[in-house]
Amino acid sequence: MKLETIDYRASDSAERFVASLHETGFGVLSNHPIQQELVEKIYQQWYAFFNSEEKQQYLFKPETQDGFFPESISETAKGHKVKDIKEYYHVYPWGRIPDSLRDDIIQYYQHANKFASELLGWIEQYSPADVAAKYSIKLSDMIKDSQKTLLRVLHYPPMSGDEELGAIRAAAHEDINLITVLPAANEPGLQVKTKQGEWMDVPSDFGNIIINIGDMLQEASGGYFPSTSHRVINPEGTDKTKSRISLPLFLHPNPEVVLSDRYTADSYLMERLRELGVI
Ligand SMILES: O=C(O)CCC(=O)C(=O)O
Ligand SMILES: [Fe+2]
Repeated sequence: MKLETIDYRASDSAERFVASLHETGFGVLSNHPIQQELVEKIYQQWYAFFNSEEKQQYLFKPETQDGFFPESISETAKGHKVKDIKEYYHVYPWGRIPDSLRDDIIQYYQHANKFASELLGWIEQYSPADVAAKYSIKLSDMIKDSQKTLLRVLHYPPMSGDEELGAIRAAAHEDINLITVLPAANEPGLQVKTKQGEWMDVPSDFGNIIINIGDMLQEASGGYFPSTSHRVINPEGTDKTKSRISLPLFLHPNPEVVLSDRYTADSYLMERLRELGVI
């Protein structure tokens, strides 16, 4: 399996991008319209936030799931026993956001949502007819004005040396949502599992944007688009002292959207969150 970086501006970018999603569950784009300066500014601002005590004032609310999730309660991926080595903040436009961080992160949320709509248009356009026939409505309409779409700001702290045995930054998992839009992080570590079961580095040149299929699009496409396992491995050598910041946007359909004969977006999400023990 190979993951090629596709130039967004190339004449055949849409077709090649969708082929990559079908074959690997991942697509990597360069020269895309997401402003890299904004992404870098957000990385810097939120790095400072995670290094401050202010974050403690924004502890997440279990009912609404917005706010700061400390390392001590960090996620345990499905099928794993050890917690991930990360802390994160869940940004929803309707949720709590520190005033000084609000404008930039909301601007990013809106841009990335618009970009995701365009990419869902590409996916729809290049889905084979029998697959496209399964979509209950246009893919881009599934996420339109959705209050469920989640922007997660992740901070993987430097390695302290006393991490729990077997713990890694993000254990192998699949995303639950429709698609995920992820600017390359400031440090490497993201890997995707190939069909042969080997781990492969995702080309994460700073400035690239990475898109991956989530379980909901796998369900809605009858498996044509695979929701591929991925993980974030621990740094080695001098990189151990470095933090890693990343910014995945999880595109979630409106709750009533029909995904398949079996599920709406809401029933699917509830089933998965119950499995994870989050609700
Ligand atoms: O940090 C990354 O690069 C990926 C994070 C991720 O896969 C997730 O939060 O679902
Ligand atoms: Fe993920």
